[in-house]
Amino acid sequence: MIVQPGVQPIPIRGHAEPAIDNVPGGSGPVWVPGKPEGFDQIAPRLKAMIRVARYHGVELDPSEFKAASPDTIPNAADLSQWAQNGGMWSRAVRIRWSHLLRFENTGPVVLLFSDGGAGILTGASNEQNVVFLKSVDAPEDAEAVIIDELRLSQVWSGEAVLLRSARSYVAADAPFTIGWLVDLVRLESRPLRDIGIASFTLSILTILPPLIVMTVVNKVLQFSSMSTLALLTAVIAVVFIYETLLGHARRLIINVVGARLDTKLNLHVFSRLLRLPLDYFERHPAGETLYHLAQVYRIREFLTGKLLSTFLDMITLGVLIPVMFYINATLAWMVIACAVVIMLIIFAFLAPLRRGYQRVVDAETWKSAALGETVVGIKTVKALGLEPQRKALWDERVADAGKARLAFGQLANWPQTLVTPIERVMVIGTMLIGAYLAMNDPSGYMVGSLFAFMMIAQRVGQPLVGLARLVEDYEEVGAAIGEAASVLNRPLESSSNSAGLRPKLIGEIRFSDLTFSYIGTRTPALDRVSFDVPAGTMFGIVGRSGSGKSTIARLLQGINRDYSGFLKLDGVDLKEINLRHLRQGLGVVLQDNFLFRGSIRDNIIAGRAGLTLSDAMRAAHLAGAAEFIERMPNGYDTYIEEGSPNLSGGQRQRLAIARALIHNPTILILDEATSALDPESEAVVSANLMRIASGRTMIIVSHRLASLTECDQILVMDQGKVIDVAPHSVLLERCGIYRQLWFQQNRHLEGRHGHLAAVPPRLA
Ligand SMILES: Nc1ncnc2c1ncn2[C@@H]1O[C@H](COP(=O)(O)OP(=O)(O)OP(=O)(O)O)[C@@H](O)[C@H]1O
Repeated sequence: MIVQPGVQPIPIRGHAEPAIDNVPGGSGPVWVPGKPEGFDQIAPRLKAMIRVARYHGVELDPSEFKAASPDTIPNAADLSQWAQNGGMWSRAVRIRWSHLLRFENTGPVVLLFSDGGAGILTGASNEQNVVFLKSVDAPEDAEAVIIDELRLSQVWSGEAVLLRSARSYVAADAPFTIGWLVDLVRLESRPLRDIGIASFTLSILTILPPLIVMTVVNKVLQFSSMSTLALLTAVIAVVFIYETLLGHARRLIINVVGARLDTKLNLHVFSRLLRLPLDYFERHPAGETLYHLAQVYRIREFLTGKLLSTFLDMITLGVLIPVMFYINATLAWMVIACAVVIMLIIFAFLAPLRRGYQRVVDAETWKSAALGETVVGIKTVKALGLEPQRKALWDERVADAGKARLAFGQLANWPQTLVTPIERVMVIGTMLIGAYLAMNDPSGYMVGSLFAFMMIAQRVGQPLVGLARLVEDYEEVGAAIGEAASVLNRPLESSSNSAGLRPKLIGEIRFSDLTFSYIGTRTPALDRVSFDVPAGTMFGIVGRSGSGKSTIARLLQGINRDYSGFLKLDGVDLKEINLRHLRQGLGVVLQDNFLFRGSIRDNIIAGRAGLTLSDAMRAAHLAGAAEFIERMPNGYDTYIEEGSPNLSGGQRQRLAIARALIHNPTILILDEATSALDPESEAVVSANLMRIASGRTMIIVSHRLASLTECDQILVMDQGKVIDVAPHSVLLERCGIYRQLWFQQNRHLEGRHGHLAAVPPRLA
């Protein structure tokens, strides 16, 4: 932002007064996240945050603002937390004027005014003792106002929120690779540096005991010097204390770094998982996904375990190898030669081990998929008595995995077998040769050196072998990264917070000449489909099984966006609309809805910000769920288990409708929502449909025509094509398929003489 002194003053207050009512968690009217809202309706403090975040290239979503405190005005801590949740670095601070003057070129800062408003500090001039401030409502290209200390103190209490794109923020969209992981580790540079310093110091300290032993043998024993012995004892005691403390500190820091990496990986993995398109989950069994993701934790273990300790060992090697050469170069060369042979053996086995490990991974993935499928489909397994078949499948998968592991283990045993004698030669062999050299050493100092060398060689041998093994481990971890990446590096739904338009949704839908095929299918699921749904109407979709009804609902939700033709919402191309914004404006009830573990109230609110029990009650009432919830012993606090076994199908469905309604969606899609209900439950839901429909566009997909007769328009689909669009009575007259379906479903209504009873069952 360019600041130009000498500009016309403009008001610096955000229009706090009228907008505060809209603050989430505020005392004003309930703030409805899903409700289309324009920038104008957002509280000024949120606006200021959004504008500053935008400056840093991040789009903060106002519906994600959560007021942890009961304040009516968003406070600094909540605002800062909001920005952090949005992936930014942010701090809520209380600062003085003198500090403000330091923000000369640091990028904009949000200043919180005492009246609940906010301003954007765009710069400062130390020389002139002024700051430059912009109103939150000022146009993007407006110039800032020059403000002095006195004027600012009239509105500003000293609170500010600092924001910048997080340095410690690893790109959420970057592919999951070893490079990404290295970046993640590099962010911990400070603790890693501390670990490095501690390790270096420890390595230096480890030189001392061998040197002391050398001195004891060469000097103390040969010349019986008591004073030297006493001195050496004191030095050794001090060294041991240091070593113990440093070792403790090093382990502490490693632990902290490990926990931090773990947390970051967990957060990253889950957020990417949530952004995978539905397609992915439809095509991959849950067990497979879970198994692949579990590999992430092996990667973390490798990073903070083997990799880190090898890195630290390298420091030790860097210190100890020169000392080894200083004590005895011949023996040192022997140690190095052994280490090289060990490395060569390990390298020779790398390629076959990699292939073997891949077979293990494949077999384990299949095994996991079988397990997951059985757990998810356990009701069907039990109902159809499929236990023996599932068991047979499991046996087969376990046997495959066992065989693959066995083959891998046997192969991996070979390098181990070949390396072991060389490791021994490295330690014992050098000792024997050292002893031979000592016997032939006329100076007599060789004995002490040999002792010292042996002590050092033991410390050097392990890391050298470990270094070679690291390559072997890396192979395994490389495979693990590949597995995790096979899930995490799929193309994500383009729902990144920043992408797409956020138009105010009214509910007018237009399909024009839209053709769509699912991946891997030849015939299009929708074939040149065109129809209009005016805002605020009730629109039914019928058709035979597989005719494309649910596909229309999916496209409306933005689940699939690779169609040709146009799908417009209120005149805006759906592909251009920010996915999250779109889904906040939609309510969807499916045939089978998943209720999460938690109370009924939690299930209806579903974690949406700013909603309370009274909102949940209102939604439940509208969905016809209130009466059964109130009859339950704990009412809205009744606990629902995962999958809601303690509710009937009808009750579950009504809860799902309440959940879809609570955020007051502009468009409500009921995709076969009442199809599986018993007539009584269906009647309850149907009786409420008119009330539910008021003020919003309703799309009701159903193969039961009786539940659609009240619709303003009914779309008849067949084999992906639009057959007709008209109200029920017109369709009955002119649409053959519709009439045929109607007759099939309402045979029981036919009169004694074969005439169809004229009046269809009414909804409300
Ligand atoms: N995820 C998918 N992957 C591939 N093909 C699909 C997928 N979902 C649906 N299809 C195919 O697309 C066509 C339309 O399916 P859609 O589910 O929209 O029909 P429908 O009218 O809702 O059927 P039903 O009443 O049985 O639910 C069908 O031929 C179906 O096999």
